[in-house]
Amino acid sequence: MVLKGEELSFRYQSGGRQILNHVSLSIESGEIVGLCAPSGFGKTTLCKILGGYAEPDSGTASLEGKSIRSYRGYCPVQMIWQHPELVINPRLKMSQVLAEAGDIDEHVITNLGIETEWMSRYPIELSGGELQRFCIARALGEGTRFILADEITTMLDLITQAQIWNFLKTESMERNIGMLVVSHSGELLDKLCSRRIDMQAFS
Ligand SMILES: Nc1ncnc2c1ncn2[C@@H]1O[C@H](COP(=O)(O)OP(=O)(O)OP(=O)(O)O)[C@@H](O)[C@H]1O
Repeated sequence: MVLKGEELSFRYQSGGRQILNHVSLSIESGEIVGLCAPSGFGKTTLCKILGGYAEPDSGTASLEGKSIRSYRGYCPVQMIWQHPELVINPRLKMSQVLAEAGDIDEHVITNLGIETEWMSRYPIELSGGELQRFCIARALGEGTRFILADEITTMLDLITQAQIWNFLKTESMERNIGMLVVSHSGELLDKLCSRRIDMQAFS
């Protein structure tokens, strides 16, 4: 499978500058690709378009030729956001947050270090790092084919970061999941990715 952005252009409606200008990229199944650029360059914006959360002004984001925004139900392209507290319903207990994503395999929960006791808590009763593990878990439903990981481990200590990336790398290999990894850490991208896209090359 190929996740493709073709000739993507985008400017936020509130005005300001052109964020993306005829940007094209593609990621194959099983590939782990780094995405880097200075702050404010449009990395999150590009992920939002590839994940179907935002519509480009022109150009297309597609999976195997099918527009990402035309998917209904579980989307095979899952985004994991930088700030987990902003994307989890505060009124749901963590067990319900996970249930929303359908069946999540038990090994995913175990390998992410999610403790059984956390399941009965509300999001406000967990740390940012603990919440992020749930966000990663719920992005790994059975139907996931691509992951867009937008600076997902910045709130975690180095040992936990290493555990999570080792797990995601193994999961990507075993399930042939393609990943776009956004990070300011060149070291992390070097370790994890087979290639890197620098958005500065698009400008
Ligand atoms: N909803 C919005 N409305 C208007 N402008 C926005 C909106 N979201 C982001 N921007 C602007 O778009 C630009 C690109 O933002 P984006 O979050 O994509 O950058 P980024 O490369 O991911 O940055 P960072 O590395 O700091 O996370 C920034 O200048 C930002 O201020």
